Amino acid sequence: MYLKSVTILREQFPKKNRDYPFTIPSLAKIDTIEFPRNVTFFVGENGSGKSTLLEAIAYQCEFNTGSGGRNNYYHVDRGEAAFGDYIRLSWLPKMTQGFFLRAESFYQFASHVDETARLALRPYEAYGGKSLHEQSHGEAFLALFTHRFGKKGIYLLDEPEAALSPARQLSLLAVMRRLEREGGSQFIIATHSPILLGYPGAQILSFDSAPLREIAYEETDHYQITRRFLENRQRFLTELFDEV
Ligand SMILES: Nc1ncnc2c1ncn2[C@@H]1O[C@H](COP(=O)(O)OP(=O)(O)OP(=O)(O)O)[C@@H](O)[C@H]1O
Repeated sequence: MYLKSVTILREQFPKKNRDYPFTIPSLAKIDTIEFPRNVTFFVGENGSGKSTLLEAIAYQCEFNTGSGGRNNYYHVDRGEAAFGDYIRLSWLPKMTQGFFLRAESFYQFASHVDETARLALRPYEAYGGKSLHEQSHGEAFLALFTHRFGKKGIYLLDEPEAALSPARQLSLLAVMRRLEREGGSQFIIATHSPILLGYPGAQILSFDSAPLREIAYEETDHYQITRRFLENRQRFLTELFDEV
């Protein structure tokens, strides 16, 4: 574990701070967010602020906020980190290796890898031996997790399940376990996946509270709704459609 905490630099907020990102309820009234475990999940409704904080952490890590690590220089339009200048990271020890994965701009990252491949000796070694564009979305994600992610690093993943089948989500859990055990890698993952959230011993931070707070796996909507759905799909759907 490397990143111990994030401090929100409220005194740096602009005087007129009635707009995004200063108005996000989960982040508005908290000073410090601690990361006591190797694996942390950000959960919460759409628009609750998970990506905003994750991007800001990636920005402070000097990772490419489109997707990538420290040495991936390319530009994506939606690569900004609006909250990036308003947080401070506390490390023990400082970690510069790692990767920020943003599912929605992964295509541009794959193109960037192809661009730099022309100059490299074994260009796709870190991506399973072939261009990410020549792999399916899910295959490309898993190739990245398996080959590019090293034993020591901090991995910031924004909805990695976007491209992964349930079986591949289990594969990601296995990769995380291996990296955590072998070298103590740290993961901070924004997710809606009840499978990923089941990682044993993880810290789960709910962005549905103001300020955000730690909750148990069984408290998450992801667990409760999925469980109710699977236990009695017919009744669940009848009740849902009755409300329409
Ligand atoms: N560039 C932006 N300009 C203005 N508002 C924004 C911007 N990006 C996000 N927001 C708003 O800030 C809030 C938090 O967005 P954010 O993307 O952090 O949510 P999220 O929890 O990651 O959501 P999701 O689960 O849908 O990915 C939302 O209300 C969103 O509309």
